[in-house]
Amino acid sequence: MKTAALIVAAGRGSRAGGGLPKQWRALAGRRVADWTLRAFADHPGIDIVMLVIHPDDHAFLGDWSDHPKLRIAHGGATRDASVLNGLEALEGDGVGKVLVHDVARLCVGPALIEAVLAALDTHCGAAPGLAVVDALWRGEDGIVQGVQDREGLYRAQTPQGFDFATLLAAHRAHPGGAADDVEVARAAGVEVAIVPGEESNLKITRPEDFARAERILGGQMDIRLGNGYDVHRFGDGDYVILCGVQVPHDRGLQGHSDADVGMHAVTDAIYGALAEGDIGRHFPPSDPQWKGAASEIFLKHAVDLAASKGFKIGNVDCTLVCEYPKVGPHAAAMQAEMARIMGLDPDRVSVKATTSERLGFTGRGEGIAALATATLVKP
Ligand SMILES: Nc1ccn([C@@H]2O[C@H](COP(=O)(O)OP(=O)(O)OP(=O)(O)O)[C@@H](O)[C@H]2O)c(=O)n1
Ligand SMILES: C[C@](O)(CO)[C@H](O)COP(=O)(O)O
Repeated sequence: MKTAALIVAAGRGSRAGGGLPKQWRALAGRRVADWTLRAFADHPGIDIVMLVIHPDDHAFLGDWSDHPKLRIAHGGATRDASVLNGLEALEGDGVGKVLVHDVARLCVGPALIEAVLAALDTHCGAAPGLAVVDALWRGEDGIVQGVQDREGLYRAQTPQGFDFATLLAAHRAHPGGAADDVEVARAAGVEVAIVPGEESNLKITRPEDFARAERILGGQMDIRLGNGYDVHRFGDGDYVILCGVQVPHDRGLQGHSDADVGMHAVTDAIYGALAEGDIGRHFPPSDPQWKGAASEIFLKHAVDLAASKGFKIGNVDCTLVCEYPKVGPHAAAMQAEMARIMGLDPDRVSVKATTSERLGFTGRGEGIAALATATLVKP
């Protein structure tokens, strides 16, 4: 049986203000809905993401329309009507478990998704809650009227997980007006387990919540940028090695290693992003063991060093500067080879070239220069 995430996103976000419904507003570099959808679409335990939107909001979908896991349903006038529409759109799809989640809880992470899914192995319903720690008052007109015992009280969060058929039947039987799916399920007699919630799993409700979420998401990520530059002069030979690919040429490149100027620039960009110096620091040219070495060794070392510090390579971009040899016919092979060495998808690796309009040492054909940029991300 499949596991579906049902993301309710048909609300208008009236309390959040700002004109645009809150789910389509940008926050920490992406729209609120993009953060939430990614959390579920990227999770290996989720097979289908059912996004329930307002009928007026199709234009906001963008690239998500083509995502293989994504399905779309229209919402209703209330949250529970939107959930029911999403559940009915999933009927007949072989869904065993469903996680219902507010699009406005964009800081949800994989650990919470996994905790709810794990609880569903032994329960028909499971949802995250945070025990109330503050004292509770009852108030009227700004005056405290009494206190409320906080013992046994929880703040409800999503994703709220259920056996699919059970939740669908519960929603069909419910008169409406429920705050959440736990209320709907309990009205149908379903026992719901409480999974520890997360303070960071806030729901954007009021304008000030955008800044709170931005702090949480911005603070979670360490993004680094590095650059690299290298030059090798031409000498005798009948080929050059550029970005791991042997390219026929009437000259060779001179160097202590295989003189792969492009790979050296990318390697230095990664070291630079880590503030770890350059190739010379890790592989001194004075050390004879690196004489004629394949530059793949250096690049792999930089990638492994990044991984050991918790970084993934976001992307690399390398520009080769030469009149000859012509790089264009080999660029795709270079891209593929660099991607293989770094363990990246090729669309995260760019290799391109330019001439220097016959100016300077590259223009006179005395050597090849390379520039590179790399981004590193620690999630
Ligand atoms: N008719 C509705 C109402 C709400 N929701 C969704 O239910 C979640 C929780 O609702 P809330 O935070 O109250 O969102 P809004 O209804 O958009 O906000 P407001 O009440 O301030 O207008 C949100 O993800 C919202 O998009 C929905 O899908 N359909
Ligand atoms: C489901 C919910 O997120 C649980 O806290 C919440 O009840 C939905 O939002 P609303 O602000 O109560 O409409």
